[in-house]
Amino acid sequence: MGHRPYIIGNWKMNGTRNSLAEARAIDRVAAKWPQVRVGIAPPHTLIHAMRDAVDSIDVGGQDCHSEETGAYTGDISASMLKDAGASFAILGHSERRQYHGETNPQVKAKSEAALAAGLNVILCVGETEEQRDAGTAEATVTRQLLACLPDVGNGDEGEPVSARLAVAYEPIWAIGTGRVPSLDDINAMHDAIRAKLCEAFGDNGAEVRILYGGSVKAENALEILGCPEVGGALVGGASLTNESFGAIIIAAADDARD
Ligand SMILES: O=C[C@H](O)COP(=O)(O)O
Repeated sequence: MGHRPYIIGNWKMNGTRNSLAEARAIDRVAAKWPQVRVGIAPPHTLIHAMRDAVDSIDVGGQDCHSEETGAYTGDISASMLKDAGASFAILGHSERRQYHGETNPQVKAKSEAALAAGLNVILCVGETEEQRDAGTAEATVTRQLLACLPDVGNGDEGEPVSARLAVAYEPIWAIGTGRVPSLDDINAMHDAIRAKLCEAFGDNGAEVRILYGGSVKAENALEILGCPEVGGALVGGASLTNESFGAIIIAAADDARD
């Protein structure tokens, strides 16, 4: 994997058209630091306008349905995201699993639909605090990963799936809490994820980017991104303003220099 960290902001249910000014400011920072790849996943209502407003950052969705069309009130398909200007979709986020009851088979079907529609996929996995305390974090996360990985030919046509897939490791207890795992724990989990990706995809498993997410801030970004298997960050709260997200992008640019 080339050492170009990928920093993705997940705006969750935040942002109106006024927030496009913030996205433009973030875009200007991203343009200045091309050694960092930057993405933002705004609410669906802003995808189209954000795509028009920015040049140097990827725009993505926070979820998609596994079907292409149909009677699914309130849902959005992968091809609709693509049509609106998205290039990626965050799938299986723990908030979707927790508040919408998303299951591993559903996340897998969504991943396959997103790839088929031409989107890149950011597949989220993570353990609860209870699982971490019980010593079952790695087993939980790797089981979740294998159950959600898209089941598609690897390298049959065009780019291999491994080039269009990233895994985001987000310990649920670290999301929005200001708590982060130790660097040893981040390293161990990223190694375990890498091993499973290589089992699933053979040599191409080494190319799948693994992101860390959960209370990433400018202050801890550099040390987290310095972990050998950490290929970027999925950032929630700190991605909403240029002040905090721009600082993370600059920290990532520092990491890319090493
Ligand atoms: O998708 C992003 C994560 O849920 C992390 O959120 P956070 O940076 O606010 O902890």
